[in-house]
Amino acid sequence: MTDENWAEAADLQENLAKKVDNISLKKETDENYEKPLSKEETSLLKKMLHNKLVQNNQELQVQQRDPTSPLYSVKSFEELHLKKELLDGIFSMGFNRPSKIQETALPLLLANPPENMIAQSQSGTGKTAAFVLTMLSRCDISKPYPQCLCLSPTYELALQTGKVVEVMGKFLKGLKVGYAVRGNRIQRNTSITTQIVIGTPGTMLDWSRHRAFDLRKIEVFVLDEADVMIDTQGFKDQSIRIQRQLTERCQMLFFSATYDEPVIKFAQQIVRQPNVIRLRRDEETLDNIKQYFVRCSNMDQKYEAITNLYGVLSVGQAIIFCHTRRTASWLAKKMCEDKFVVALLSGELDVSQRASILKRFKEAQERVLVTTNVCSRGIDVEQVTLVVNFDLPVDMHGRPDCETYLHRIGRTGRFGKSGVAINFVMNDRDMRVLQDIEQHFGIKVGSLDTDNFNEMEEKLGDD
Ligand SMILES: Nc1ncnc2c1ncn2[C@@H]1O[C@H](COP(=O)(O)OP(=O)(O)OP(=O)(O)O)[C@@H](O)[C@H]1O
Repeated sequence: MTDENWAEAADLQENLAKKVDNISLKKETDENYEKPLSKEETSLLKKMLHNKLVQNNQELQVQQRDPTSPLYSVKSFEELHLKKELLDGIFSMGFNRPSKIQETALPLLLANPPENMIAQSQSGTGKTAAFVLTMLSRCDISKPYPQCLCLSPTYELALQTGKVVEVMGKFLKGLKVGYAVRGNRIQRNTSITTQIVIGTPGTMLDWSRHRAFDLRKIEVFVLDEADVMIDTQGFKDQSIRIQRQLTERCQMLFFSATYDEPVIKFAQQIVRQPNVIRLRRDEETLDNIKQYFVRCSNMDQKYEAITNLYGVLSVGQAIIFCHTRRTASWLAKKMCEDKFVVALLSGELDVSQRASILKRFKEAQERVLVTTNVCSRGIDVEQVTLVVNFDLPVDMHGRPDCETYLHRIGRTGRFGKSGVAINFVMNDRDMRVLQDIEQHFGIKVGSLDTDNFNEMEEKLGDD
């Protein structure tokens, strides 16, 4: 963009900001405050977000020139020797330069003969594009059968990744993507004709058992969120059962933002001669996500803190994580009764309901999503500026779950944007969990008083 364009965008943004301020002022003085936004308001909000993104784009260019940033790269996409159709796809998505993981992984992933990889990179740094570009580069569109498989831990993430494949590959004539996810059962003797299949392990295994495709013809096998896929009972059996039937020729790619030691050791046992890209522990957290904790003595105080935070949220969206479905539905119900506009997404809903709730949230029709760990990994909504751990992430034994913490807070601060993560601490046990998390990542999480609006504005506002 030229300087003139930037100036024009800045003016536009300022005008829209004024208009949005007017809307919120009107709403605050109106007795119907907290009614869902009208169509006109939603469209204005979207435009605002668009303009905020234009501004972010300028900041992004600065970050991509900073060698200490995970978004830094010396190379351009043109230098990565991608097919022209794929370059067109990437540029049509608004990507200008690769991130560090894309720049490091892609030359290795696209080399011949194909090599295996176990890769780690911070949340929101573009791992999806790295493995999607590998799948798109390796499949032969003229062949009407699956050649690339990608396994994801949740239905939502499988759909999201499939969408990236469709958009990034839209200039590859004849490309088709199949979704092996709950609800997409197939009949015996059905042959899948898509070159790429994305799915969750159970349904993918089901499809392969029905001989819907031939695992021996798979050229690229991707395990997204690989650590949880090989460390969670159920997922582990299913993923490994699929992986074992692949040929020696098949390229294997494991990607995640987190791997603890035993998991990476196990991954290295099952992937033959992998290239390993790892982060140091102190590199795993992102500087662009500010982290705080709020002391609450009971559930009522937690609720009050949420309502105070809701008021401070300006443009942007929030995700609130609860430990159980029960707490999530209690919280969403209570907020709705108090006329807050929130959406609830938890595992008990059927998959079509889940898909439509997430779609609405991605379209900014709701600004707050109350959920459980089902949305902790991979979900990419760039406007999310706030993540709240209503309950801190702990495993089934009540021990701190540091990996889940990192994935949850990584729902904000996507690709260099700024974000805030707030942790509710209700008792000494919670405090110990938070201290363990701080120690694990070598970070300091500061306190925040949600009754003090000035402090909140100061700490949570834009820099
Ligand atoms: N080179 C790029 N330039 C600009 N934006 C990019 C680039 N690569 C990826 N993005 C965008 O960054 C966002 C985050 O990317 P992505 O979802 O792949 O991150 P991730 O590393 O897989 O995160 P997570 O660990 O949470 O799964 C997406 O909205 C994506 O479109």
